[in-house]
Amino acid sequence: MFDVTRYAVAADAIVQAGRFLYQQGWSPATSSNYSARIDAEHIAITVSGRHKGQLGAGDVMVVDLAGRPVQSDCRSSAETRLHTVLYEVFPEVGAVLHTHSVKATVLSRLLEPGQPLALEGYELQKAFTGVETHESVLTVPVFDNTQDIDALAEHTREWFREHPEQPGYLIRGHGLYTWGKTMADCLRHVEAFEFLFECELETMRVRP
Ligand SMILES: CSC[C@@H](O)[C@@H](O)C(=O)COP(=O)(O)O
Ligand SMILES: [Zn+2]
Repeated sequence: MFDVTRYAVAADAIVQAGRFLYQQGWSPATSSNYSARIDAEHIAITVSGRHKGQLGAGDVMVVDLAGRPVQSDCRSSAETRLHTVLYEVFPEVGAVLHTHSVKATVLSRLLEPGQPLALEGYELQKAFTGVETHESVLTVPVFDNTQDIDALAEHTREWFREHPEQPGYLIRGHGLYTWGKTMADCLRHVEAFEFLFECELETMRVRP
């Protein structure tokens, strides 16, 4: 069982994140899903299909790390397994955000299949936890989109094992997944990615 107070804190962080991300235009039309860790075995996560700018207490539920609902008759996010695999692999992860911004969607479609996004030389790379210099290379893989979320979750699990330091990935034509120790870290990562995606797109525009 989970602690109700810890659940309430996690759910509130998700609701607040949804308001911010929707206002930024990064979670349109019921897209996106968000989660926050409650304890070693449980996370709070958005209910599937809910409007992310208008989340309330009834739009967040608890699942275990196998993605099974706990004390809820609701259906959790269709992409629940993409969240739980992160909490399984990284015990320090406290929050996961998935967004559907225009820039993430367009940029992921412009990269060649098999080509990751390599971010290098940007001071803002230091917004990511553990990055100390703009001289590092942040490699963001682009997974092909699929409706087989279990298969994609296993694919990401393999990738995390080989790249434990990277803070996010793109799904082609779909959006961004990023994570952090706290919801504040995770929101900072979304903002940093959005800034860097815009820089990459602008660079392609002026220097095709
Ligand atoms: C509104 S289409 C987007 C969905 O297919 C999905 O990618 C998504 O991000 C939201 O799914 P959800 O089941 O609400 O968590
Ligand atoms: Zn999505």
